[in-house]
Amino acid sequence: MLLNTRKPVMDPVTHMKHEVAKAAASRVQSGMVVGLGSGSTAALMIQYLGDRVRNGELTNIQAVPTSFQSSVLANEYGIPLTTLNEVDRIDIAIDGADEVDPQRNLIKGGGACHTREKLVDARAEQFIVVVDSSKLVEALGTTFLLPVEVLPEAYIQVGKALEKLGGKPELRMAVKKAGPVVTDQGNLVLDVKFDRIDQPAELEKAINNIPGVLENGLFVGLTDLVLVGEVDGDRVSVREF
Ligand SMILES: O=C(CO)[C@H](O)[C@H](O)COP(=O)(O)O
Repeated sequence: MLLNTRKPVMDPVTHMKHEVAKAAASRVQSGMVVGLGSGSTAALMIQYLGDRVRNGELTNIQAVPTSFQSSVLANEYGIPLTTLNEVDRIDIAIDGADEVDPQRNLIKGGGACHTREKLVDARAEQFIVVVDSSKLVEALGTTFLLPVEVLPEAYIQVGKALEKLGGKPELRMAVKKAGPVVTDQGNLVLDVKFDRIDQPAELEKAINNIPGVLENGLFVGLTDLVLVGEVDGDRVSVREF
């Protein structure tokens, strides 16, 4: 019998995620307080950060997780954790995104973690976004629904208020569990279709003004740097913008 000794080939999107995750993790320095994002790209970044902690290259870092997922991964990879209330600063936060516009505004919350992500990312001295090139859009809302975290008892009335703002909300349903997605904070998520969001700063405020809304996934004016993975033939590179 012949053995298949070929290495599995990584698909291009996964390859791009690895490269941006590695590039972002390399920007963390010893002594820093680091915000750990959520999602598949942030998960890879946490893994690369853990490698640097384990091999002694990074010492004395502390990490603030943005979700149950990122705290579990940090524990698994030996990254010391702290909390928002215990730190006097966050030096750097590294997080993924679902859409990035040319002004580096974002839609986040594909993993329903945007409430804590915004707390951490907004507080960081430097906020770095890690994405593959499929996330770049000309205008927000054109490829992804806008996630809005809501109190369970308010989801119907918040939905009606979102319709008045021109959105079409749908309750996010769980996979492998009956019923809706429940966030780390015990709330629900409405995914809202806006065909195109031309004024994200105004919409971000208007949505957060609706009683019963915890936070929405528009991240406006927070990003300092985007690391984008790009494919050219069989090469993957990382571009900064
Ligand atoms: O906002 C997020 C979670 O709430 C994620 O950062 C976003 O959904 C991107 O995830 P991925 O890197 O898996 O594409």
